[in-house]
Amino acid sequence: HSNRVMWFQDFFPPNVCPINAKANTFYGIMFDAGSTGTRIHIYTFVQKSPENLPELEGEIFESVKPGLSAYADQPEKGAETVKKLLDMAIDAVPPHLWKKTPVVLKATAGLRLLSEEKAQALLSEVKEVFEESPFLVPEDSVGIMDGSHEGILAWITVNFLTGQLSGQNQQTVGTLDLGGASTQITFLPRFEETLKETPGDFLTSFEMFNSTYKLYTHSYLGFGLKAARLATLGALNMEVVDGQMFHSSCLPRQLEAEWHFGGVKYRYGGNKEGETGFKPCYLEVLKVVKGKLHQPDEIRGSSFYAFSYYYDRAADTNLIDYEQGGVLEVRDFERKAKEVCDNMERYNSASPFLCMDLTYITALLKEGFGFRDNTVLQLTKKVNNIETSWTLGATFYLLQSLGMTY
Ligand SMILES: O=c1[nH]cnc2c1ncn2[C@@H]1O[C@H](COP(=O)(O)OP(=O)(O)O)[C@@H](O)[C@H]1O
Ligand SMILES: [Ca+2]
Repeated sequence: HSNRVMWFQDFFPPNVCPINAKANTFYGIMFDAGSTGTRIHIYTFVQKSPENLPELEGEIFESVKPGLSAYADQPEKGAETVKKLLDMAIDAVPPHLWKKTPVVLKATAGLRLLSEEKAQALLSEVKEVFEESPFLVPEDSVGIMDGSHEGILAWITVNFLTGQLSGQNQQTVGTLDLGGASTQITFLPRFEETLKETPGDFLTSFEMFNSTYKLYTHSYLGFGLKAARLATLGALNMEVVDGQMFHSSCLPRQLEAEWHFGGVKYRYGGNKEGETGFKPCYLEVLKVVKGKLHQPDEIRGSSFYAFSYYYDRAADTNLIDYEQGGVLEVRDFERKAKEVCDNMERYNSASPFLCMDLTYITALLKEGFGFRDNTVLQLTKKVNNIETSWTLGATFYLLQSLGMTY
């Protein structure tokens, strides 16, 4: 926060100090360079009194599609999309605070899947955009985030926003994030058994707000929703021959279309003669997840917060309200998958992948992580008007590392 000495502050208790409210407002800018889009989060904090932690006051959020990885061969153009978003911060942050406002961009699975060379080219163009801006550019301000950090930081965000990281009686909640290219599961194990049964690289200890937490977390690269579509089609990590067609029983029978992902063009379509519908689709999708993920026993009965594509697909099919979110059980995804897959003609106005997506989500939850049919999922996009994203957790760490508290 501001270190300016105010000669008059000794005359007033901090909370009635006349210009305090304004003087102790500060900002943090965090970019999420995801595989399907780039997002800017501009957080506002207010330090109401010197002895208390600053409070999160609000967030400005904007996003663009596609993500940086779509510009793998035009890095300047990719950086241009970042610059457009950064211009919003110029308007949002008062000029006298620009120099004290840190700006950081962390990329996730989209860039992890690119070649080192192409990823670095994109990142260094972005770094240039930052250097040319009036904001504070810390060391390591542009980079690819570690998958385990993605899960931990999202967990911190959700548990902070729901009030679980302050006060007594902490009842933390686990988090499920389903991105385009990767997916994360994170929770605080309650049983010694879980710690014993878990591979060491799935456990991370860290300190936050004066407590130590040992979390279970893992990021599965290639298990995001869009990567899973390719895997189901049998097209993931394949040398795609031009004009080659991929078929699936999860797609409308008559469908023939093209799809661009990660800079590659794919042709795909339904099973014109063979089977379509939930049953054959589930078997197809099962091959993608079965036996590929670690299944901690402990999670079977506990409830989880789920966001990103879990939220989007639940909202697309009216399982939850698009603005409010809602509470579901795992079996609700399965019920909806059956409904959509066995009536694909009726759903053909929506995405042709709706059946495949819902079936994948069902299989990922049940056969991948090992959740029960009645495991409760709390679908949330925002808590107190703040996006549930790893970016808030990352901003806490950033401010802490810069000595701006937290
Ligand atoms: O801050 C956010 N607000 C709302 N949705 C978000 C936010 N961040 C990510 N998402 C969601 O994340 C999903 C896309 O994942 P992303 O592009 O981040 O892939 P990745 O995590 O595999 O890199 C979409 O469902 C999108 O709605
Ligand atoms: Ca993401």
